[in-house]
Amino acid sequence: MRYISTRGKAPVLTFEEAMLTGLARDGGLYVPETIPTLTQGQIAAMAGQSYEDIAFAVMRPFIGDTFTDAEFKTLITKAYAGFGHAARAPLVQLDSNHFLLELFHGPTLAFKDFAMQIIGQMFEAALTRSGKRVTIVGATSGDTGSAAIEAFRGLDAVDVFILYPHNRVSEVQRRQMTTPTEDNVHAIAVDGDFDDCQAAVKDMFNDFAFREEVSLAGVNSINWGRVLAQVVYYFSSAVSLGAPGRDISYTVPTGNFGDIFAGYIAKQMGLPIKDLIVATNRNDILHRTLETGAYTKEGVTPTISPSMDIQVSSNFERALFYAYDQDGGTVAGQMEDLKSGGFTISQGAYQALKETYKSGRASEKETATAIKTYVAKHGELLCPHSAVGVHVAEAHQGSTPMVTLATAHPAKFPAAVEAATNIHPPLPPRMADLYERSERITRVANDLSAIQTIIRDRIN
Ligand SMILES: Cc1ncc(COP(=O)(O)O)c(C=O)c1O
Ligand SMILES: N[C@@H](CCOP(=O)(O)O)C(=O)O
Repeated sequence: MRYISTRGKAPVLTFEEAMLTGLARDGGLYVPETIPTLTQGQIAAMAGQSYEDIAFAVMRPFIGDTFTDAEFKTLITKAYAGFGHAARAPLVQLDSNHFLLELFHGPTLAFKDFAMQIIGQMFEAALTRSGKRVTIVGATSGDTGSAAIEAFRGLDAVDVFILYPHNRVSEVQRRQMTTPTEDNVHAIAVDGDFDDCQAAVKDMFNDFAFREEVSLAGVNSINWGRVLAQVVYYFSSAVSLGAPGRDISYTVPTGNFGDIFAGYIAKQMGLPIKDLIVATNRNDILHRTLETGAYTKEGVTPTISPSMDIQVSSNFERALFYAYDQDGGTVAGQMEDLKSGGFTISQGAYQALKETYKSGRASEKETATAIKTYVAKHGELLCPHSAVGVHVAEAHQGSTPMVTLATAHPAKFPAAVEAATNIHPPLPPRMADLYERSERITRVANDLSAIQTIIRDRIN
């Protein structure tokens, strides 16, 4: 299995190289040269299997000879052992045809744990074997950062720096990042928004001298391994609802487009997914793009679903790459235009995107109403991101079973949940003292060289 860049000009890599490399050297994102498919029989055989067994069956074709089967199975077992639910990703029935896929039973209570826990295992195994050290720099609107810090804290071969937008993540998210005591993890509050943090990370990858100097690696969904691990729960949920014997649709609260893109990969692998629905909050660039064919940046507006407060949606580049029939030159051109505000997708590619993705948006009021309604009607207390999802899903429901991804635990966003319902969602007992733990916060201007200086100082 070889990995190619969405911009067509970077070296072709193995899975291990792509995983440890992060951003491609031409600024693009790595994707597999071909997407492996599973037969109907292989998919049917997943019914009743453990999450770990399904993870092995889905991910194995992508990893080449990076790990032996036995090694990979061990890494998967370790990755999901700390999850607080035996099913790992349980499905809850909301009404006759609408299901909620609870992805918040991992150690940091968000869907990011599904990928970050296995990435942590794979990095550790690969770096132990090679004896190398890396510096991971990541951008977060709250959940990637806490999941990365949890997955990598205390590892000898890795330093982790997480850039988050100052005052634009929830207090629980911030504390999850600033309270771990291990000195290989560093949370850095940037005076800017998530897009500024993500741009800084990509600029560091494009600064080749810095990239070599610190052995830069990435665990945002830039990293193919992140997307890959998220493909698994599409399979586990679909087979438990009768796939491959029937179609399933998914609504996915979306920001950086990694989670929904994982659904696209599942579909390409042979899973019978009918609709893939992008659900956005009022930072609705993806919804507008799918409605108009023009990707036009506006400022980021803070919302009660802060992890989706994103305008430059990293993995949309991967979606474009497939919509343009893997024409890296055209993708590179569109990404260049994005620097000056936006781009218009050609008719053919736009049609391809419209055939693949549907979309919808929830206002702040609609989000709060969904939180209130779903606890009253269905007994399910939703986080604001998942509430965006169910609101949008309702508008797209038909005869095909609909699964909405519940991407975070409500206790990560207590203020928004309490304002909507008067219910205070408690943290699980193992985190009950989160508010008493002392924080380590470094604050920095939105300035690339200032951020690079902090990283250099801390690793030397
Ligand atoms: C809770 C939550 N929901 C949804 C999203 C959006 O996911 P993606 O960025 O993969 O589109 C995020 C951030 O990634 C998140 O943290
Ligand atoms: N919402 C994310 C933003 C980063 O997304 P990623 O999937 O590219 O890591 C977050 O919570 O940090």
